[in-house]
This record gives sequence, C-alpha cells and structure tokens, in this order.
Amino acid sequence: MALLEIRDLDAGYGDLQILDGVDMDVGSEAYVAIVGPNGAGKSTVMKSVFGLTTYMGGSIEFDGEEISGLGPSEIITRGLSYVPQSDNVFAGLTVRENLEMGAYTLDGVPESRVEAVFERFPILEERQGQRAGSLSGGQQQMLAMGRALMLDPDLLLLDEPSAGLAPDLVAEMFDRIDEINEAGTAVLMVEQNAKEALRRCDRGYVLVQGQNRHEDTGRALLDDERVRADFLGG
Ligand SMILES: Nc1ncnc2c1ncn2[C@@H]1O[C@H](COP(=O)(O)OP(=O)(O)OP(=O)(O)O)[C@@H](O)[C@H]1O
Repeated sequence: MALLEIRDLDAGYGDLQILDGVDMDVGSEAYVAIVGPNGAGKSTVMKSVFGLTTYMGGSIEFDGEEISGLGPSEIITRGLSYVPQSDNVFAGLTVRENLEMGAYTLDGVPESRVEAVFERFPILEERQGQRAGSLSGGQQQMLAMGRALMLDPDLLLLDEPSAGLAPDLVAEMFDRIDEINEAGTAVLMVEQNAKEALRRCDRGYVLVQGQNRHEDTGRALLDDERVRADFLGG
C-alpha cells in the first residue's frame, strides 16, 4: 500500500476545475517528482493534497485514511508537511522562531527537533537569532524546509524548491533533499528543473493540462524520446 494514494482526483479553485482525474502514488520513503509545462496543475496537486484547493471528486488517501476535504491544520497532524514555492518564511521572525512555528501543533517545542534541523542545515544554527527576512533566497528555502521538518513528517511536499536559486545552490538544495529522503522521509516534489529532478527521484509523473500524461521511473522518463522532445527540451 502506498503512503499517499491519489485516485481520479478532480480539484480546482472555486468553480474553476484544474485537475481532471489525476492518479498518483507515493510509497513510504519514496522520492517522487511531478514535472510538466507551466500551468499544467503541478502545484495544484500539491495544494490539493494539503487541503488548499476546492475538492471536486476522487480520493486522496494518506496512510490508509481519506484526507480529501480536510483542511491543512488537520492534515499536518497526520504526518504531512508542505513547503510552498514562495512566501514560505515569516520574514519578521528570527530563524529559531520560524522553526518553533513549525511545531505549533505540539504542546511545546521539542529542542531535539530544533537540533535535528540544525544538524541538517548548519547555516540555520549559525543564523538562528537573525530575522528570516535578512537571509539569502537559498537560506530562506532551507529555513522553510527546516520548519516543515519540525514535526518529523512521513511525507514532505515541496513546491519548486530550486526556484530562483543560483546554479550552485540548486545542486546543494537537491543534495539536502536527497539526504532528507535517505533519512526515511518520503518526498513529493514539483520542479521546473525537470531533468535534475528526474535524475534524482525514484519515480516521476508528467502532468499536462491537469491530467496524467506519463509516469515511470525517473531514469525511464529521462530516456523516453517523447518525454525528452516534449518536456525536457530534447
Ligand atoms: N489561486 C488560484 N485561483 C485560480 N486559478 C489558479 C490559482 N492558482 C493557480 N491557478 C490556475 O491553475 C492552473 C494551474 O496552475 P498551477 O500553479 O497548479 O500550475 P503548475 O503546473 O504548477 O505551473 P507553474 O509551473 O507555472 O507553477 C493555472 O491555469 C493557474 O492560472
């Protein structure tokens, strides 16, 4: 049984339907990428899983339980964390306060979780007293990821983690994500940087106009002529 099982999902915004019968699986500890052209609905899949869109039909099961129709505050308690593409830190709060916000559903903030995040992102420990708004783009992205890890989720949803980063930082960001996954957290990631994402992930989905177009191992998608020509720039 997959950790996350999306079946025949229809979803959108208000009356506007974007997703049309989407199917996806993410196994426990899997590393899955969603790629596809602009406006295909990739982010909408992530937002739908996290309860941020209008649900219109189909099912989303997490750990064997239906979560479609639930809101984010309920979903986060089930073991799912989501890092939006932008505006994903509280700029006026310090790095440490941002991390503490990530544990808001708990009674107290376990110092062991803060330490675990610092171990993964040493720069956050160095900058813990600094306001998040003063960090570089890459550091803010790491902070957003660190905050999402505060509850030690079973599945991390990442929307374009490499967006806006300089090329050397892109590689570092992907390395960090690889490590998070290797430590046992399943990752579902949307990426514009499709080749790099498919190179690293176990499985990929190509989404076009709100529908599944291709799915396979990352490697097989990279090697697929049709996928290369249509979505990976040859
Ligand atoms: N809050 C919203 N309200 C209404 N329409 C929206 C909203 N967010 C996204 N859309 C529309 O939904 C469609 C899919 O957007 P989505 O962001 O999921 O695509 P995407 O595949 O992630 O593309 P991109 O790579 O450009 O972010 C687009 O036509 C977009 O304009």
